[in-house]
Amino acid sequence: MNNLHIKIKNSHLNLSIDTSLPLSQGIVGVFGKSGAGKSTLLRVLASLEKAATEKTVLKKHGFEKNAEHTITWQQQEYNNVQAEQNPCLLQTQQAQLFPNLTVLENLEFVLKYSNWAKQTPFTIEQVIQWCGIEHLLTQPSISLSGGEQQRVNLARSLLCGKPIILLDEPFSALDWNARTQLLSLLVQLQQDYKLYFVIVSHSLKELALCSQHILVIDNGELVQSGSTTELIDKLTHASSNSEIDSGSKTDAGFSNQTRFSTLTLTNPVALTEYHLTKWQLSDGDKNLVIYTKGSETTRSESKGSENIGSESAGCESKNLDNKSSKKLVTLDANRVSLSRQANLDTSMLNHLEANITDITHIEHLVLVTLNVQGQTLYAEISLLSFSNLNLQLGETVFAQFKAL
Ligand SMILES: Nc1ncnc2c1ncn2[C@@H]1O[C@H](COP(=O)(O)OP(=O)(O)OP(=O)(O)O)[C@@H](O)[C@H]1O
Repeated sequence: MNNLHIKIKNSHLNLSIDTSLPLSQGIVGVFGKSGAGKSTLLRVLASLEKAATEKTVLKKHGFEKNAEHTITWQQQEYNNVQAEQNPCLLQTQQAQLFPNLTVLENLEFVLKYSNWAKQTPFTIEQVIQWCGIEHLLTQPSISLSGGEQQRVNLARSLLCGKPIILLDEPFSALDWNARTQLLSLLVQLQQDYKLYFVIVSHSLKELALCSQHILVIDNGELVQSGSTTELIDKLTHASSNSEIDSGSKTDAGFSNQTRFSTLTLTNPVALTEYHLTKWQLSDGDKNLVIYTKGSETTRSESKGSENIGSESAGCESKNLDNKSSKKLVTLDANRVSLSRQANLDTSMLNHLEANITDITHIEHLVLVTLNVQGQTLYAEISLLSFSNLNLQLGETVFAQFKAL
């Protein structure tokens, strides 16, 4: 979606956004604190909110048309169209299901009455399975919990047939495990079906797991726009909030966020007896192993074949389900401890040999940036530990943390 120039001035908010949404690169995240204007932005995109015309601003950007924003989709321009014609579907925070209909009837209603529904690439059976709502189909939607409503809401949006889905805090009522599964689903759908998503979230971790690009909005203004990796790296190394958000006097919601790393894991092997899954850190040549909680795959490995710290001999590292053979995880920097020696005599399951690439003092803590097989891992340690270990740039250390 190119050429997005928005200037809204109405009774409740001055929203001024001048950007393009690089949807073809992946999912776009929108971050900002409460009241920043995120939902208003989505409503404008979906033609559900009118913006006041400000011709001078539009002209400045080469726009002569009497339009507040331009959505260009497949070479067609959508200016001031009615919501029905707009290629963007807004999935609001509240599910707004028909309370007197069952879950299945709510889904069938979309297929029957949405003008776009014939374009949906999915069957109703597929979305039911993907969203994990098989057991809810005959329930009246009024009886659903908040998390269940959000699952059904997503299923309904997928069936709607519109190519761009705007998700306003879609998983806020779900636990972290369920959230990560649905975030992976969005990534998969974006990649496989070229379905485009803009997702509003209060959690940078959530956006790290799904988006390629993040817009940060504060007080109606776009204060940051950049690749997710760059933005999170900037956040992580900032010694104060004002450093993160140079365009605004406020902190844009960053102050509530913890520092974290995002790691890509591959080749899962279920250790069903231990309720763990063993993964490899991707792209490396050392076969470093990482353990996560729960047994996620269909392949299991027998007791006694463990070899912590390296791949066990003869271990077949293929998974039957290709979709689950790669996984992004986040790891809070304050959950990682460092040691100079490999210490396997501990309950910590994860031990990674790593190289120190950066040391940043942040208030009373030290943020140590590590390179582990090309991936970045952050460890937040105390000044005392830093002093005791006498860590230096370029040194090799061992990072330890419990199963993720
Ligand atoms: N219909 C309305 N009438 C009056 N004020 C409104 C209306 N809609 C939004 N606002 C105000 O506009 C501002 C931006 O609201 P918006 O819902 O876009 O914020 P947000 O970033 O999505 O917040 P949250 O994260 O809490 O959902 C808020 O101050 C809100 O109170």
